[in-house]
Amino acid sequence: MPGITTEMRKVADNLWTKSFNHPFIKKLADGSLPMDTFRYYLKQDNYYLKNFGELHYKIANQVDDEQTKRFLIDGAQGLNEGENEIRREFFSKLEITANEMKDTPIAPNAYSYVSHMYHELNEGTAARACTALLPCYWLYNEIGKQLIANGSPVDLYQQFIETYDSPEFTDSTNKMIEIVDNFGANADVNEQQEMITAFVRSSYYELNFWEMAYSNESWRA
Ligand SMILES: Cc1ncc(C[n+]2csc(CCO)c2C)c(N)n1
Repeated sequence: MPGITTEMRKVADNLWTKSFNHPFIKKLADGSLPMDTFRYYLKQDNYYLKNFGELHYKIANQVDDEQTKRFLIDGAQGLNEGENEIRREFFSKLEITANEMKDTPIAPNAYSYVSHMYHELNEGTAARACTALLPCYWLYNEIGKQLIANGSPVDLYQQFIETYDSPEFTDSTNKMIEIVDNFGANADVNEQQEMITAFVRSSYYELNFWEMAYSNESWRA
Protein backbone atom coordinates (compact mmCIF):
# COMPACT_ATOMS: atom_id res chain seq x y z
CA MET A 1 0.00 0.00 0.00
CA PRO A 2 1.39 3.45 -0.86
CA GLY A 3 2.31 5.52 2.18
CA ILE A 4 0.75 8.80 3.28
CA THR A 5 3.45 10.79 1.45
CA THR A 6 2.02 9.64 -1.91
CA GLU A 7 -1.30 11.23 -0.94
CA MET A 8 0.41 14.40 0.33
CA ARG A 9 2.39 14.82 -2.86
CA LYS A 10 -0.83 14.46 -4.89
CA VAL A 11 -2.81 16.98 -2.82
CA ALA A 12 0.01 19.55 -3.04
CA ASP A 13 0.74 18.94 -6.74
CA ASN A 14 -0.59 22.31 -7.98
CA LEU A 15 1.56 24.17 -5.47
CA TRP A 16 4.62 22.14 -6.48
CA THR A 17 4.04 22.71 -10.21
CA LYS A 18 3.84 26.44 -9.51
CA SER A 19 7.18 26.25 -7.68
CA PHE A 20 8.80 24.39 -10.60
CA ASN A 21 7.54 27.08 -12.98
CA HIS A 22 8.11 30.11 -10.79
CA PRO A 23 10.11 32.86 -12.56
CA PHE A 24 12.69 32.70 -9.73
CA ILE A 25 13.45 29.07 -10.69
CA LYS A 26 13.20 29.61 -14.46
CA LYS A 27 15.58 32.57 -14.26
CA LEU A 28 17.94 30.77 -11.89
CA ALA A 29 18.25 28.11 -14.58
CA ASP A 30 18.72 30.44 -17.57
CA GLY A 31 21.01 32.76 -15.60
CA SER A 32 18.81 35.87 -15.93
CA LEU A 33 17.82 36.04 -12.23
CA PRO A 34 19.03 39.40 -10.88
CA MET A 35 21.81 38.82 -8.34
CA ASP A 36 20.01 41.20 -5.96
CA THR A 37 17.01 38.85 -5.96
CA PHE A 38 19.29 35.89 -5.16
CA ARG A 39 20.95 37.96 -2.44
CA TYR A 40 17.55 38.72 -0.91
CA TYR A 41 16.70 35.01 -1.03
CA LEU A 42 19.96 34.06 0.72
CA LYS A 43 19.43 36.54 3.52
CA GLN A 44 15.91 35.33 4.20
CA ASP A 45 16.96 31.70 3.85
CA ASN A 46 19.54 32.33 6.54
CA TYR A 47 16.68 32.92 9.00
CA TYR A 48 14.89 29.88 7.67
CA LEU A 49 17.89 27.54 7.94
CA LYS A 50 18.70 28.63 11.48
CA ASN A 51 15.18 27.80 12.66
CA PHE A 52 15.05 24.67 10.54
CA GLY A 53 18.16 23.30 12.28
CA GLU A 54 16.82 24.16 15.74
CA LEU A 55 13.53 22.47 14.93
CA HIS A 56 15.37 19.24 14.09
CA TYR A 57 16.78 19.15 17.65
CA LYS A 58 13.46 20.09 19.24
CA ILE A 59 11.55 17.42 17.30
CA ALA A 60 14.26 14.84 18.06
CA ASN A 61 13.62 15.44 21.76
CA GLN A 62 9.99 14.46 21.30
CA VAL A 63 10.30 11.26 19.27
CA ASP A 64 10.73 7.79 20.76
CA ASP A 65 12.04 5.95 17.74
CA GLU A 66 15.83 5.89 18.04
CA GLN A 67 16.50 5.83 14.29
CA THR A 68 14.30 8.86 13.67
CA LYS A 69 15.90 10.69 16.59
CA ARG A 70 19.36 9.95 15.15
CA PHE A 71 18.38 11.09 11.65
CA LEU A 72 17.06 14.41 12.97
CA ILE A 73 20.13 15.10 15.10
CA ASP A 74 22.48 14.10 12.28
CA GLY A 75 20.41 16.24 9.90
CA ALA A 76 20.84 19.29 12.10
CA GLN A 77 24.57 18.65 12.40
CA GLY A 78 24.88 18.00 8.67
CA LEU A 79 23.11 21.28 8.08
CA ASN A 80 25.74 23.05 10.13
CA GLU A 81 28.58 21.43 8.25
CA GLY A 82 27.05 21.10 4.77
CA GLU A 83 24.41 23.53 3.59
CA ASN A 84 25.48 26.27 6.00
CA GLU A 85 29.08 25.96 4.85
CA ILE A 86 28.05 26.57 1.24
CA ARG A 87 25.94 29.50 2.38
CA ARG A 88 28.93 31.02 4.20
CA GLU A 89 30.79 30.84 0.91
CA PHE A 90 27.89 32.54 -0.92
CA PHE A 91 27.68 35.22 1.77
CA SER A 92 31.36 35.93 1.42
CA LYS A 93 31.27 36.06 -2.41
CA LEU A 94 28.27 38.42 -2.35
CA GLU A 95 29.73 40.42 0.55
CA ILE A 96 26.72 39.93 2.79
CA THR A 97 28.08 41.04 6.15
CA ALA A 98 26.87 40.37 9.69
CA ASN A 99 25.89 44.03 9.86
CA GLU A 100 23.77 43.76 6.74
CA MET A 101 22.03 40.71 8.23
CA LYS A 102 21.41 42.66 11.42
CA ASP A 103 19.76 45.41 9.38
CA THR A 104 17.57 42.92 7.46
CA PRO A 105 14.47 41.82 9.34
CA ILE A 106 12.90 38.46 8.59
CA ALA A 107 10.29 39.08 5.83
CA PRO A 108 6.58 38.17 6.13
CA ASN A 109 6.56 34.85 4.25
CA ALA A 110 9.74 33.55 5.91
CA TYR A 111 8.27 34.54 9.28
CA SER A 112 4.98 32.76 8.53
CA TYR A 113 6.76 29.62 7.31
CA VAL A 114 8.93 29.38 10.41
CA SER A 115 5.92 30.12 12.66
CA HIS A 116 3.96 27.36 10.93
CA MET A 117 6.69 24.80 11.65
CA TYR A 118 6.86 25.80 15.33
CA HIS A 119 3.08 25.71 15.54
CA GLU A 120 2.98 22.14 14.23
CA LEU A 121 5.43 21.11 16.96
CA ASN A 122 4.19 23.20 19.90
CA GLU A 123 0.46 22.93 19.29
CA GLY A 124 0.53 19.70 17.30
CA THR A 125 2.69 16.59 17.39
CA ALA A 126 6.18 15.41 16.41
CA ALA A 127 4.54 13.62 13.44
CA ARG A 128 2.99 16.84 12.17
CA ALA A 129 6.20 18.79 12.78
CA CYS A 130 8.26 16.22 10.84
CA THR A 131 5.71 16.42 8.03
CA ALA A 132 6.07 20.21 7.98
CA LEU A 133 9.84 19.73 7.36
CA LEU A 134 9.36 17.28 4.50
CA PRO A 135 8.55 19.64 1.57
CA CYS A 136 11.82 21.43 2.30
CA TYR A 137 13.82 18.29 1.51
CA TRP A 138 11.61 16.79 -1.12
CA LEU A 139 10.72 19.89 -3.20
CA TYR A 140 14.37 21.04 -3.35
CA ASN A 141 15.47 17.55 -4.34
CA GLU A 142 12.92 17.49 -7.20
CA ILE A 143 13.98 20.98 -8.29
CA GLY A 144 17.66 19.97 -8.11
CA LYS A 145 17.02 16.88 -10.25
CA GLN A 146 15.05 18.90 -12.83
CA LEU A 147 17.56 21.74 -13.10
CA ILE A 148 20.74 19.66 -13.10
CA ALA A 149 20.01 18.41 -16.63
CA ASN A 150 20.87 21.83 -18.10
CA GLY A 151 22.47 23.55 -15.13
CA SER A 152 22.86 27.33 -15.04
CA PRO A 153 25.37 29.56 -16.87
CA VAL A 154 25.93 31.54 -13.65
CA ASP A 155 28.51 29.78 -11.40
CA LEU A 156 26.81 30.66 -8.13
CA TYR A 157 23.43 29.43 -9.37
CA GLN A 158 25.03 26.25 -10.70
CA GLN A 159 26.59 25.61 -7.29
CA PHE A 160 23.18 26.18 -5.65
CA ILE A 161 21.53 23.67 -8.01
CA GLU A 162 24.24 21.06 -7.40
CA THR A 163 23.66 21.18 -3.61
CA TYR A 164 20.21 19.69 -4.08
CA ASP A 165 21.01 17.00 -6.61
CA SER A 166 23.79 15.23 -4.68
CA PRO A 167 23.36 11.51 -3.86
CA GLU A 168 23.70 12.31 -0.11
CA PHE A 169 20.90 14.83 -0.31
CA THR A 170 18.70 12.41 -2.29
CA ASP A 171 19.34 9.78 0.44
CA SER A 172 18.29 12.21 3.19
CA THR A 173 15.15 13.11 1.25
CA ASN A 174 14.20 9.44 0.87
CA LYS A 175 14.85 8.83 4.56
CA MET A 176 12.63 11.76 5.52
CA ILE A 177 9.86 10.42 3.25
CA GLU A 178 10.18 7.06 5.01
CA ILE A 179 9.98 8.69 8.46
CA VAL A 180 6.77 10.53 7.54
CA ASP A 181 5.31 7.36 5.99
CA ASN A 182 5.99 5.52 9.26
CA PHE A 183 4.35 8.28 11.31
CA GLY A 184 1.38 8.13 8.91
CA ALA A 185 1.03 4.36 9.25
CA ASN A 186 0.76 4.71 13.04
CA ALA A 187 -1.61 7.71 13.05
CA ASP A 188 -5.42 7.73 13.28
CA VAL A 189 -7.49 9.28 10.47
CA ASN A 190 -7.74 12.66 12.16
CA GLU A 191 -3.97 12.87 12.72
CA GLN A 192 -3.36 11.75 9.13
CA GLN A 193 -5.52 14.65 7.93
CA GLU A 194 -3.59 17.08 10.15
CA MET A 195 -0.34 15.76 8.69
CA ILE A 196 -1.59 16.30 5.13
CA THR A 197 -2.62 19.86 6.06
CA ALA A 198 0.86 20.52 7.53
CA PHE A 199 2.44 19.29 4.29
CA VAL A 200 0.21 21.44 2.08
CA ARG A 201 0.90 24.53 4.19
CA SER A 202 4.67 24.04 3.99
CA SER A 203 4.31 23.56 0.22
CA TYR A 204 2.40 26.85 0.07
CA TYR A 205 5.14 28.65 2.01
CA GLU A 206 7.83 27.07 -0.21
CA LEU A 207 6.10 28.46 -3.31
CA ASN A 208 5.79 31.85 -1.69
CA PHE A 209 9.43 31.84 -0.59
CA TRP A 210 10.38 32.24 -4.29
CA GLU A 211 7.70 34.89 -4.71
CA MET A 212 8.83 36.72 -1.57
CA ALA A 213 12.35 37.07 -3.00
CA TYR A 214 11.14 37.79 -6.52
CA SER A 215 8.87 40.63 -5.37
CA ASN A 216 11.21 41.89 -2.64
CA GLU A 217 8.52 41.42 -0.02
CA SER A 218 8.69 43.65 3.07
CA TRP A 219 6.55 44.68 6.04
CA ARG A 220 6.18 48.18 4.62
CA ALA A 221 2.76 49.19 3.29
C1 LIG B 1 12.91 27.90 2.16
C2 LIG B 1 13.81 26.73 1.95
N1 LIG B 1 13.27 25.53 1.80
C3 LIG B 1 14.06 24.46 1.61
C4 LIG B 1 15.42 24.59 1.58
C5 LIG B 1 16.30 23.41 1.36
N2 LIG B 1 16.85 22.88 2.55
C6 LIG B 1 17.11 23.60 3.62
S1 LIG B 1 17.70 22.65 4.89
C7 LIG B 1 17.59 21.27 4.03
C8 LIG B 1 17.93 19.94 4.63
C9 LIG B 1 19.27 19.41 4.37
O1 LIG B 1 20.26 20.29 4.04
C10 LIG B 1 17.12 21.57 2.76
C11 LIG B 1 16.91 20.60 1.76
C12 LIG B 1 15.96 25.88 1.75
N3 LIG B 1 17.29 26.09 1.73
N4 LIG B 1 15.13 26.93 1.94
